Amino acid sequence: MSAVSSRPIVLSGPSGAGKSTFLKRLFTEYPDKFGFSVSHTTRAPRAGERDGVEYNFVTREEFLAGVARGEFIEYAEFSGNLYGTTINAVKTVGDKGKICILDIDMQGVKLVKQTDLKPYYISVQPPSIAELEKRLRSRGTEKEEDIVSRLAAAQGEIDYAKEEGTYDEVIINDDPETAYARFKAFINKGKLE
Ligand SMILES: Nc1ncnc2c1ncn2[C@@H]1O[C@H](COP(=O)(O)OP(=O)(O)OP(=O)(O)O)[C@@H](O)[C@H]1O
Repeated sequence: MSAVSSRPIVLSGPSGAGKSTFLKRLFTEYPDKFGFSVSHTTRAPRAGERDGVEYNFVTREEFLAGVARGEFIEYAEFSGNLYGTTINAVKTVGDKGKICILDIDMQGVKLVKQTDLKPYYISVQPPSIAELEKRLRSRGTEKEEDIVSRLAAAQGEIDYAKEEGTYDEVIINDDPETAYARFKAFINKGKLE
């Protein structure tokens, strides 16, 4: 990683806490400052998809060899294809002068903590489980069973964020403007260091 690279930002917290809402605003406000890493996948490229741009397209053997070498921060299988994020893909964003944002769950956070990426860790938390349930339902993007499993996972994410030293900043997403302002203030502070 070059000396000018900026530290990545890990954004975590229960599903429905408001991470995507924050990121959408941030990317709109600062289109050139932040970036997402390019994931690896074993699925075939679709028409128009370029290797290294939309995804890094690799064979299953290559993917699993990378996993065995400890190169992946996280990976998962969907519909028979593997998808994942490598440590190098995150470093590449930094090498291009952008701050890489990782939107990952607590399992991913624990894995990142074992790497040399040294990101800032931010957790977005709902004001309460009841409010989280309300938001997940009103978002209307998940089936009932998915809402139930997200709420079940939420308690673990909430408890993990309460552990000493897990996150550099924990933001309770109560009033959206206040919460987003805190999110931005933390990122700005980080950039000055
Ligand atoms: N402060 C807030 N007050 C009320 N509603 C909010 C607030 N912040 C976000 N929401 C709403 O809550 C819902 C969940 O937010 P969002 O999709 O950003 O969550 P998320 O953490 O990105 O979830 P996932 O990890 O599942 O992608 C959305 O419908 C969003 O508009």
